[in-house]
Amino acid sequence: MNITMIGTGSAFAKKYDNNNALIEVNDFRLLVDCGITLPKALHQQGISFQELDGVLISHIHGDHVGGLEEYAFQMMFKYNRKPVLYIAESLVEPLWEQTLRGGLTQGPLECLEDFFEVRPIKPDIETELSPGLKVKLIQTKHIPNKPSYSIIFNGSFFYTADMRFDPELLQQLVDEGVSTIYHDCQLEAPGVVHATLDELLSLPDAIQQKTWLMHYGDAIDQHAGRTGSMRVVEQHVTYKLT
Ligand SMILES: Nc1ccn([C@@H]2O[C@@H]3COP(=O)(O)O[C@H]3[C@H]2O)c(=O)n1
Ligand SMILES: [Zn+2]
Ligand SMILES: [Zn+2]
Repeated sequence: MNITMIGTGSAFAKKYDNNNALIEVNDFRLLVDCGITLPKALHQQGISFQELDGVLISHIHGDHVGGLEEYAFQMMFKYNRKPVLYIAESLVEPLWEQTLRGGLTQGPLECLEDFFEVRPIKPDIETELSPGLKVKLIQTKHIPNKPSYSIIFNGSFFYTADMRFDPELLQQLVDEGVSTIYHDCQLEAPGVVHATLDELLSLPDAIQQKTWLMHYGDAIDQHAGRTGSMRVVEQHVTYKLT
């Protein structure tokens, strides 16, 4: 499985694009989140929407779903095909009612299913998206009373998307076989809705060695050499995960 971050930036970063990923297994290409900057960033990577096999959404903040309107419209009017949307069951209605409805509705086109091939996912159950690519969504702590999901790929790769510091969960996942963690990282305290770098630096070294930082602010360079045993994911670089 290969992963390329189309962006590694926080919601407010300007040097880095929104923290969205491209996962490739065999010939299957899955976008993980589709934020405000994604359409341009994907284009700059030389990839068009029609080359994707689907998108998986973690939660409905703009840096994770703000590019979906363009994705839907391009697929409808340029490529004449509905994109596949993998999304936790609990997010289907809010994604439409609270985010996409205003821009996409026109004439007889009036529901999410008119624009996407919607594949609702049950959390906590491993679901095969394609041969060699299984995902398990787990609801994690981000914004109070708003569902947000982190993703375990193939039982071994944990991608937080956005979540607050939860060292017990990380330890449990490592005990269960997770060998690589991509974790969102807020450089300055207080984190409030994300883990801060200082919090992540308090993790046991064995977990830090498995952890890569993403979703960071523009000042990440100033923290070079100060991330303990954790490494920093670079956007546009393809990493091979086993
Ligand atoms: N209670 C909140 C809610 C949001 N935010 C900021 O807004 C951003 C929305 O995208 P995000 O990537 O979840 O990061 C959030 C915080 O920076 C925040 O700082 N505090
Ligand atoms: Zn975010
Ligand atoms: Zn968020």
